[in-house]
Amino acid sequence: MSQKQTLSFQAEVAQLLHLVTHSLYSNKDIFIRELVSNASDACDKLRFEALAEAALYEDAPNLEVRVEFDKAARTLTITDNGIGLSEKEAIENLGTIAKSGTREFMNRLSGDQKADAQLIGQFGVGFYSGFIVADKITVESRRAGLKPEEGVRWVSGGTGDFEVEAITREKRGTSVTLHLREDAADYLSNWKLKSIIGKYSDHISLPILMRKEEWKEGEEGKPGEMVVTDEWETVNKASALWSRPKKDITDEQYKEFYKTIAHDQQDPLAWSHNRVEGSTDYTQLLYVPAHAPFDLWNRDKPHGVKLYVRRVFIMDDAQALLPLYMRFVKGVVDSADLPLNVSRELLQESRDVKSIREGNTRRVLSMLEDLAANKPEDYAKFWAEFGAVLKEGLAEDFGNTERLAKLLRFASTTTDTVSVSLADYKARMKEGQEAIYYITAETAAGARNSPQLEVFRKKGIEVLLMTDRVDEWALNYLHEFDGTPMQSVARGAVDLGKLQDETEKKAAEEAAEAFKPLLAKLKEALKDKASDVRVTTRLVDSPACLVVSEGGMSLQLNRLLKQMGQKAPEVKPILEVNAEHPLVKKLDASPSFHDLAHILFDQALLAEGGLPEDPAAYVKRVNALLA
Ligand SMILES: Nc1ncnc2c1ncn2[C@@H]1O[C@H](COP(=O)(O)OP(=O)(O)OP(=O)(O)O)[C@@H](O)[C@H]1O
Repeated sequence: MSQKQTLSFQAEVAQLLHLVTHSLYSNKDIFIRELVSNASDACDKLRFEALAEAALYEDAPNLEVRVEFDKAARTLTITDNGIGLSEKEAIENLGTIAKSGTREFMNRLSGDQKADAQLIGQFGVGFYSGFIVADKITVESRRAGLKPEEGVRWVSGGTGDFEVEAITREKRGTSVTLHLREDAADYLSNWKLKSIIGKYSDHISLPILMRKEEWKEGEEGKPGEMVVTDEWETVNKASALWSRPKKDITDEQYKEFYKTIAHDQQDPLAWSHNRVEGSTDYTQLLYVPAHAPFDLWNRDKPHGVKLYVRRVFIMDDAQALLPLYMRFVKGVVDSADLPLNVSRELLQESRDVKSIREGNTRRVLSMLEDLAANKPEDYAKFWAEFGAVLKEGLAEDFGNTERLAKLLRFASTTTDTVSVSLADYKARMKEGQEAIYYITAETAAGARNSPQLEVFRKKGIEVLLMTDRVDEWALNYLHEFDGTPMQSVARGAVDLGKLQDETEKKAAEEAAEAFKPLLAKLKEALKDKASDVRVTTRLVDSPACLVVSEGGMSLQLNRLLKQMGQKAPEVKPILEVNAEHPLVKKLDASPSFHDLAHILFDQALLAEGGLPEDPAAYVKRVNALLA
């Protein structure tokens, strides 16, 4: 037998434990949901491994969870006969957090208990939630397939370290014993536990057993009381929620199920539960959460939609079951047709899976359409949390471009909120307006105050303001909406088409002609910076602005790529000058022509969100003029 060892928790676990014990009091009951859900996962894993190796069942093929307590010892024990843990697994799984992005998540914690408690809800505390009510936890386990002497006992007080030692354990599976704090003694009640399990774990497909209680009359005049017997009874419905008919499931039950699978404390915004029959038969239960998880931006390992085959849990692989841009969706898919031994590779190729994935995608889109049409406030919440992710769909899912385009929401020059749909915009278009105009910038203020908007403002034309990082990239894939082209105002020459009257057009042409010699001089002076210099009508108050050619890469995207350390081509923008501006008018005759030309260019770059290539030279030039 190996010696007892004392080991330290990984730093992140210690931090998490501190937080759990200090800020999750208000929602104590959740530890039952977390521990029962772990027990149920362990049984799911055993069932899955046993598909290939039936001997793992040993002599106990009926998977179950038992909950019991000992009033005198003040302990509560949750036992499962699932896959169990080896000593190594106990050390690894109960001493570290394997989730990717954990460190970044921990860095976001502020020390403010209330705010952190909210955040921790998004992270999911799992096993460690036991420490909300316990000042010591003992885990005894034996992994299925190992010998009885290869059991393990893990004990911790939930502070810096834990102990592990080898034990002999006849029964396969895991017992988690909580040594309850004094103020958590109210959990030592059959009635209380049953009602919590009913609320949190009714939908778990395994039976959860507790000891039966019976009324015993008091003897010799003493009052009667409930006493615990040796008999066990099943206290949950023990049928998988998604396999029940919709009409038998209450909203409350749907919400609780969501909280268990998503490890979220908040209710979801929407859900959809369907039995799909067609080329392949399956049940889908999909949820749209109300807030983004901490790892939403991690595109490597999306999870959240669990795949079952005829109630047997197979894997948590959202990627096969939904496109990446729907990685915020949580839920369950239960297929009637896939083979039980389906592998990850097979999943990627299976026609059934492809058809499930398409069905899920359509279902999520309809859920969102429904939310947008019938619960605009909830849709606004959804959009604020996940809008930027959904936009990735424009670049990834060409089959659904039209439906996605209708779901987009933007800020615009006429509203402060991110609430304008492309259909709203179209309905407000001016007579003679032929395009949906938009501008991309790094910040809302940068977009709103861009010189490029001046002529649009003057003419009262709405422009959509796009400030999500993904906009530049995603919008490349959206060329039109409902027959109207999308047009970036920072790209190509402005052609307001019918919105410009004849006199304006004529004045512009004349100015271009009259400015020809000046333009040539500017072009020469700025030949290293600008690919062209031309007169524009898009400016009203500003002397100059930068644009890129139609089809060229925008300056903002170019900067973004460079920030991300990616290769980006050198783009030379076009400098457009405002012939009506006093600065431009006196430029030609100025003795400081060269410096002014560079200032004009660098200021246009600043206004657009960029930085002069040589900031010191810029400052020097401006100072020379100010002096
Ligand atoms: N009853 C159990 N039987 C077997 N293994 C368990 C059991 N409880 C926990 N574990 C192991 O410990 C790991 C950590 O559990 P924990 O609840 O902290 O996180 P998780 O379940 O992986 O993540 P999350 O709770 O966010 O889904 C699990 O992944 C599992 O490997």
